[in-house]
Amino acid sequence: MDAFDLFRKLGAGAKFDFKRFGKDAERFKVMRMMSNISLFVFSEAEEKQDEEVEVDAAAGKRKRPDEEKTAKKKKKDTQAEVACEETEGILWTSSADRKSKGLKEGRDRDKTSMKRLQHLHQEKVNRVRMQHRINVHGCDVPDPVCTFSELQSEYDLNPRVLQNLSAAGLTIPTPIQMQAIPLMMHGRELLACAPTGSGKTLAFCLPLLTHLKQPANLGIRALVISPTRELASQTHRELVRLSEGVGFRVHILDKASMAARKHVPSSHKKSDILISTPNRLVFLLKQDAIDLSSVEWLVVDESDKLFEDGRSGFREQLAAVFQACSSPRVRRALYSATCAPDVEQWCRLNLDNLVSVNIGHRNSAVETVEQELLFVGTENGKLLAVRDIIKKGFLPPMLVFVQSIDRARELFHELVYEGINVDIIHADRTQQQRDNVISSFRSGDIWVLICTALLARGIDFKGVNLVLNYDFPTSAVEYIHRIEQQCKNKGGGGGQCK
Ligand SMILES: Nc1ncnc2c1ncn2[C@@H]1O[C@H](COP(=O)(O)OP(=O)(O)OP(=O)(O)O)[C@@H](O)[C@H]1O
Repeated sequence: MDAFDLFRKLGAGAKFDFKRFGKDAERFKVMRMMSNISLFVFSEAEEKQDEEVEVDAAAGKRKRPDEEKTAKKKKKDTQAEVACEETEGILWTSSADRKSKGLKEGRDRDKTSMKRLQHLHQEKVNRVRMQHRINVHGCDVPDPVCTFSELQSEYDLNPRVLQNLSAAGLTIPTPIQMQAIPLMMHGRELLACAPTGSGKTLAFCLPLLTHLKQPANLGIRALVISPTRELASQTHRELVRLSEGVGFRVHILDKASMAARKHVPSSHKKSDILISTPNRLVFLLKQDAIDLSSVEWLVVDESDKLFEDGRSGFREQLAAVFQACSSPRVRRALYSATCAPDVEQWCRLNLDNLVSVNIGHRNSAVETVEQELLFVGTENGKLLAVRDIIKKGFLPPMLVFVQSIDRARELFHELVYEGINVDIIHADRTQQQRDNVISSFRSGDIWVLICTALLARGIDFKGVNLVLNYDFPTSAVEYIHRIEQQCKNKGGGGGQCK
């Protein structure tokens, strides 16, 4: 083995910079070994290219500069490949080759670390969703947010709205807010199901306020449909509270406002956000007294209620509203406490690139509600059990649910002599009476409120301590709606008389 062989063996795999160490390469005969190959390939490619240029020139055409560039790049790549090919001996590389190989390796390394980072990030997002029991279906779903301040940095939430949020004592988003807010901020159409009291109202109010940016005389740009007047006024209150100091015109369609608008139909131009029940809105639509063509966000709250069996009127009304929101830019979001299959199916058929978000198990009550079943034997036993609860002492306010208006009246007459402040609310009472009862219940003047299913949805009675199902609800879903009146208090319990 001569010195050269020894050098080749020892230097196997090493890269040799010919440009810098050309003389040494000559001395060790590296050049001879590699240059044959590389120079041959190089010169052949070069020759070929020169020929091509000549032919083109002869034909009176000149290659375009970008074609030339591509050809040159190809040539370089071929050169680099050959030069970097691994042999038994020393590798010959020029500094340009090393540079291009280094770049390629760098790009590969970047890609791998990028993939790893993406993987880690996805794991983190999945962990957050699992921890908060957020189930999402759909593609390209944005990450959940964990704080309200993220909304300001990532989605440009108005600082004043953020200030209003913290003034209201709201600092950490609830699970539905964590996922539904970023989705709406990205303009995604959405079906969101989360238990009553889980903060759905805020989950659509914040994106609406962010999307509208500032007040503008462009007509109604956001529309919220609520199944009951009570729920509509609750949403109205929330929006007014959140947008304080920003100047949005948030209006509700009630009797008074409708009467006022009869004389000034153009007043709708001065609304940014409108909240209404479907009835009232359709009434105005039929009279051509309202224009919804500028609506950019349409939110349907308690959508399952609007799609309920036997309520086909609501479906027709909703269809009319959907049609009236004719802007191509309109986005729709449906919120609900329970997941009704027909709502889901409707959304899949009618919404664009739908994402559905479910919090917790479908159609189950939130875990913060303590539930108890009382066996009372007979019908009379129910009344005895209620009297017993009252005698033992309970922490008001208490909601008592019954099957019908007659049953509500009967129970009211039984309890009115127990020395407690009791009242009833049902569909036969006038709107004025209902409003008075609700505000007295909210203020604590009424301790026990007997009601039919009318109120089982959507009304936010802060601080209800006990929900008594005097009569069985007609379905599991209705039961959930009833007891969740109480879970808004995040504690206490729900009783059931059997
Ligand atoms: N992030 C939050 N942190 C603390 N409290 C919150 C938060 N979001 C909402 N709340 C409060 O929780 C209560 C219930 O919220 P909300 O009425 O929006 O629930 P919901 O899911 O819309 O119920 P419903 O099914 O009746 O519409 C309200 O008093 C609201 O102020």
